[in-house]
Amino acid sequence: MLARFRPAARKLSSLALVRPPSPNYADGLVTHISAPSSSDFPLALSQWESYVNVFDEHAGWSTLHLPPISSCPDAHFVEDQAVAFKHPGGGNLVVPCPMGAPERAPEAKRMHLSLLDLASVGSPALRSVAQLDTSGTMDGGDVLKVGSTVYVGQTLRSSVDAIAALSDLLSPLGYSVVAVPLKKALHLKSAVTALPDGAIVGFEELLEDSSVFPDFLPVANEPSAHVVVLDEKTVLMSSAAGEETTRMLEKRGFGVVGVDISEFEKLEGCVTCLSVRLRE
Ligand SMILES: NC(=O)NCCC[C@H](N)C(=O)O
Repeated sequence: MLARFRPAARKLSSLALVRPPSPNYADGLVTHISAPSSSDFPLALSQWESYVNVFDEHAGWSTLHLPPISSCPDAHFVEDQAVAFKHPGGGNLVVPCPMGAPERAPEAKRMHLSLLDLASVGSPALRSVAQLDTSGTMDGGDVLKVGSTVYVGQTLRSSVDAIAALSDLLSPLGYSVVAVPLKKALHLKSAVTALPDGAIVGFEELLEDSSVFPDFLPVANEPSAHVVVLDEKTVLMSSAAGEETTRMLEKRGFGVVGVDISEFEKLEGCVTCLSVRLRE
């Protein structure tokens, strides 16, 4: 069994794909920070469950739990394994990623199989699965969608070739792809994400040039640059973002649901990377 539906996942709703961490999660890759000096698997599991509960308890969302991959300590960072694009005809076109870290390549294969499995079962959220025609690499954490613009971090994980292939795949659907060169962050979405109103929240220290984003809102620390949009008025954020960011977003008219994901932040993860969102 490659993918197992919770009953709610069959309803017409947005679908979050999630995968639980494995006991060896602390062996995950780190690039821009040091390896964690301590870890706590029961805590990681309970933080992951709290994160998943946010979707399960938020109107309009279902979750689909993928099986853990015990040989891949980063496998719960599913965002890097596939990206979903709303199709103008309804549902999502989902693209499995040719991932940039060789250590994580088996995750991409498993995600691809799970997506095919999901397609064969039939889900209103999944219209089709399409592969990139490239010998390059791309991690989903580099792909930021803002309306019909798709910003893609050109990073150690995502190459010019793969970004061009994504552009070829998406242009017929009306998307335009913009490459964003980035050296100081693991992924583009480590540095910037988008609010429901289209403004880009970003931690400028990690960016080469924030002027690429037309409506840029600088924030005080890295976790404050990470939002997962739950609906037009609500975002999910790490509790590490802090009160100041919560107040700033509340003033803009958004509600903030905070989750503690400290065990994943130690491994260079953030709130976006723990799910793949197929939006209604
Ligand atoms: N999208 C993301 O921000 N993913 C985080 C991946 C962290 C993982 N330890 C990695 O280096 O690939």
